[in-house]
Amino acid sequence: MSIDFSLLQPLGWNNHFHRQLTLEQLDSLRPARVIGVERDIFRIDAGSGPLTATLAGRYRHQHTEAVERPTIGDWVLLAADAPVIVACLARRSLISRRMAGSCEPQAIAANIDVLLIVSGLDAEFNRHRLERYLVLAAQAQVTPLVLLTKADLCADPAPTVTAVRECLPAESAVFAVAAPSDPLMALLAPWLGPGRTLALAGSSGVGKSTIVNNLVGSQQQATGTTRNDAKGRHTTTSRTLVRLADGSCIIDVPGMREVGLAPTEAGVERHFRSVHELALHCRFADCQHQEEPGCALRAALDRGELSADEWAHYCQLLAEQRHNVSVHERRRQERSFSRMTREALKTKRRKRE
Ligand SMILES: Nc1nc2c(ncn2[C@@H]2O[C@H](COP(=O)(O)OP(=O)(O)OP(=O)(O)O)[C@@H](O)[C@H]2O)c(=O)[nH]1
Ligand SMILES: [Zn+2]
Repeated sequence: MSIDFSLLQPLGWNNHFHRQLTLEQLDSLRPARVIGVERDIFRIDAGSGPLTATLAGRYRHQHTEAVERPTIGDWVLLAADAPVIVACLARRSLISRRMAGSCEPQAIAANIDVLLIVSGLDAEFNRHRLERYLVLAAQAQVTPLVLLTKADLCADPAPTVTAVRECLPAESAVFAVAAPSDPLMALLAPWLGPGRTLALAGSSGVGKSTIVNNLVGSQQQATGTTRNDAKGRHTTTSRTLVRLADGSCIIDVPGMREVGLAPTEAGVERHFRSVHELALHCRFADCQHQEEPGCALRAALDRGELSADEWAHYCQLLAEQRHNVSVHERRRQERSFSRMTREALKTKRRKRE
């Protein structure tokens, strides 16, 4: 079987994935990108348009953690003779968060280049929420961009734009736009291009589907009328990957009610890099930066070199991530212990028989 890789490149296929294929796999399996997920049903594209696929029972059995299951944007391998996913290729990047109601990591979108964080100028700017999204982007090591929608409904977007810019890393940018009408394709051109993938994230009703429609130039995604309370109606119910005319891919993630941080400290450390570097000088490695002796952050606060706001945000997000890491680690150990016990019992039984 020969694979036409020129059909896969516009979907984001590149050397990172190519290098992972063995000769045997090249001969017998077909790569495809996951372009939609609805529970256990996967929409995939192997270069010739959308298909529906399921996950092989063996894969399901071997990969029990939610984050190991294919997510939107993943590159998977299909069996030669049926639309069955038998493997998922190592990801270039992964946007993940803590699953609601647990400390398990949940994959949101894979193999992303840019996280487009969307926030509406019709609601009060929530710096804390933005910082959470920025931590998700830092964790995945993807460039964050902020689109402030509904500029047409806001008398003066400038103060919010300034407040957002203060939180952003240098390579990032913020724009205030009227999502239905502004020329977004031209605005985002520096971050778009063949094989690049952008994921949209933001609360329900902020205008993510409107942005996708604007970029696609058609009504591909249904948009709902927002409730008066600016809370949104969760019109988008599943995640979809849409291909743009210029060769980029864009993923619309349904509005997140909760942006829980995934169980790893890397995101907070990367996003608050300068604060983190200061914290490396604290006397205790597990310093909470509150009342401990020898705390470098408290000292910087006293000297006026660190703002109280930044210190508070850093401490809160770090404490949350450390908590998630420890709960997740405990669960993992419990699971591996019970697996070991089960295996031991099985072996004993087999011996007896
Ligand atoms: N005036 C104005 N309305 C907008 C703008 N952006 C979005 N809207 C409107 O806001 C409503 C919600 O927009 P959607 O694009 O459906 O929001 P969403 O973020 O996709 O929402 P979910 O699918 O629930 O996640 C729609 O009625 C849009 O027309 C904007 O910049 N200006
Ligand atoms: Zn400290």
